[in-house]
Amino acid sequence: MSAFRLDQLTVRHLAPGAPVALHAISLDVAEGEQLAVIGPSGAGKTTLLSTLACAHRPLTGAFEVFGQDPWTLPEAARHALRSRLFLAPQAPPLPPRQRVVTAVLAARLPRWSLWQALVSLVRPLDPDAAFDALERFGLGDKLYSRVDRLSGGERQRCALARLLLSDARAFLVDEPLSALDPALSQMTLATLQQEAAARKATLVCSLHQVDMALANFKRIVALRDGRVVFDLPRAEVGDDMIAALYRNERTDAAPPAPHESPDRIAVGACF
Ligand SMILES: Nc1ncnc2c1ncn2[C@@H]1O[C@H](COP(=O)(O)OP(=O)(O)OP(=O)(O)O)[C@@H](O)[C@H]1O
Repeated sequence: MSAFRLDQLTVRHLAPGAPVALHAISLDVAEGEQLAVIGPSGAGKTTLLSTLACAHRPLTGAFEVFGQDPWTLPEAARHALRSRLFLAPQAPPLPPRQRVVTAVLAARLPRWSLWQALVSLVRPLDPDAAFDALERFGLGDKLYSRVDRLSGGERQRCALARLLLSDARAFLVDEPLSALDPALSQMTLATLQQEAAARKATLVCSLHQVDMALANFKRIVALRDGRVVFDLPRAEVGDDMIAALYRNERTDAAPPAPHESPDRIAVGACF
């Protein structure tokens, strides 16, 4: 079965006057498949990931997540479907004054009763699980740090540690390496890919580092101006195609600003 099926999907942001961000996108992503989404700034990578996470209602086209159209489901059923998806935004909305252990354990909230959730705010219910998840991203020593004392890259990995504690069947990860050095980038990507493979979860990962995408993913989807430019096995992606994809992009530009996420994502980044 497909994890995601998009047929001629068009998406526009809600802001007044916002242009169409995705134009007639067609994609079929199998359960357990891992793919990278690349493309210049503004290409639509973040919009695609949040659309897959059911955060944007498409304007036109057909969309299925695990065989169901989320936008024809009743709210409760759509919520249940979202609980199978984990969206890790570029700038994770972690509560700044919270301790890392509590922020990571928030991934368990859907499984806990209200009472357990409240208790865990004061006395974390499963600190060992949080430690193990953080350790896989090289952050075990930050277990009891405050979130606002973490560096940008540490915050990013802290948010990814949440993913390990979630029950998600699909990981939608937006530029997870943007604040990491090369060694940490490799470790972080390897951890994400190992976890996805171990639980046969789908991994869709947007990356600005084209070399990392080509070195680590078998399937590459390239976006530009909200359209799929190519969707190919990596062996078929040539240097000329990459050059054309990024042609006219300013190479001296500052790195893209992290996105504000829609409110309902910002609450937990994990439905
Ligand atoms: N909240 C928003 N409201 C209105 N328009 C938006 C919003 N977010 C993104 N856009 C627009 O949608 C288009 C696609 O943006 P998107 O953020 O998906 O691109 P991206 O490929 O992720 O870019 P980057 O690599 O810079 O993160 C752009 O034209 C952008 O200006």
